[in-house]
Amino acid sequence: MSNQALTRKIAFIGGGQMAEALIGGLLAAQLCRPDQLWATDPVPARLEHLKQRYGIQVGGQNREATLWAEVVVLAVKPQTLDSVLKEIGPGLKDRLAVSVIAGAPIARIAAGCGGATRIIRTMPNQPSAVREGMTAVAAGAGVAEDDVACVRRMFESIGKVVPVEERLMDAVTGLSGSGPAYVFLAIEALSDGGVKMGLSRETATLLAAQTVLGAARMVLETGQHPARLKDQVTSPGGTTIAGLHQLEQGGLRAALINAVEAAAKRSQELGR
Ligand SMILES: NC(=O)C1=CN([C@@H]2O[C@H](COP(=O)(O)OP(=O)(O)OC[C@H]3O[C@@H](n4cnc5c(N)ncnc54)[C@H](OP(=O)(O)O)[C@@H]3O)[C@@H](O)[C@H]2O)C=CC1
Ligand SMILES: O=C(O)[C@@H]1CCC=N1
Repeated sequence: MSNQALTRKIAFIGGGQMAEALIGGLLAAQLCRPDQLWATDPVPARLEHLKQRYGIQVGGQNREATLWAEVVVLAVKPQTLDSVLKEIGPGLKDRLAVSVIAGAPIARIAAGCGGATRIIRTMPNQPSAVREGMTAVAAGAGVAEDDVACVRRMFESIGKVVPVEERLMDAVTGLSGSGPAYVFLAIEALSDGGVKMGLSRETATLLAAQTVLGAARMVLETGQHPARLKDQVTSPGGTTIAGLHQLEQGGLRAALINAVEAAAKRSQELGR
C-alpha cells in the first residue's frame, strides 16, 4: 500500500459520527492535511467541535463545500439524502461522490445528480472511530481506478476494506454495518452473567470485551474455521459444552441469522 498522502480536497456533507471517524483516521494516518478537509452540518456546536478538535474547515454551506472539493462524502442519514441531493446534485456531477449512507443505491444518487456521475457506495461501521472499522466498497460505472484506489486508502485509514458487488451492500449493512450493536448487546449480556455470578461490573465488562476481541483476533489471525476454534475451547464433559448447550437451547445461532436478515431487509427498504 502506498504511503503517499492524498492530494484531493474532501468535503463531508453531514458532520456526524461517521464523518468524524473518517476525518480522525485521515488525519491520524497523515493521509490529508486539515486544510484539505471541510465538514458541513446544521448544528453549530457540532461544527465548533470538529473545528476545535481537528482544525478542519467547517460551515453549513453544502453547495459551497461541494464546489470546493474534489471528493464529496455523503454522510447524512438516509432520510436526508434526497433533500441534500436537491441542494448539491448539480455540483456532484463533476466530482467523485462517496456515500456511506445505508440503503442508498448508486442509481438513486446518480438520479439525484442528473445522471453520469462518479459514485462509490461504501458501508463502514462504528468501530471506524477507533480505526478497527470494516468497510465494504462498491464502485459505480464510470468510476476510474484511481478513484477506487483513493477511496480504498481513505477507508483503510479507519480499518479494513473489502470490495463487494453493489447488489450485496444490503447484506453487508445487515452484518458488519449493524453488527457492532449485536456484539455490544452480547458483551453487555456476558457482563450481566459475570455480575450474576459475583463479579464486579467493571471486571465483568473487561472480561467480556477482551474475550470478544481475543476470539475475533483468533479467527482473523489463524484463518481457522470458527467451529474448529470453538471445538478447541470445548473439553469433553467440561465447562464450555455446558454453556454452549444453553446457547443452542436459547436459539442464539438462529437469532443472529435473523438479525442480519432483518437489518439487510431494512437496508433494502431504506433504498426504495
Ligand atoms: N452510525 C453508524 O454506525 C453507521 C452509519 N452509517 C451511515 O452513515 C450515515 C451517517 O450516520 P451517522 O454518522 O451515524 O449519523 P449522524 O446523525 O451522527 O450524522 C449525520 C449528520 O448529518 C447532519 N445533517 C442533517 N441534515 C443535514 C444537511 N441537510 N446537511 C448537512 N448535514 C446534515 C446531522 O445533523 P442533525 O443531527 O442536526 O440532523 C448529523 O450531524 C447514515 O446514512 C448511516 O446510514 C453507515 C455505517 C455505520
Ligand atoms: O442503523 C443504521 O441504520 C446505521 C447503518 C448501519 C449502522 N447504523
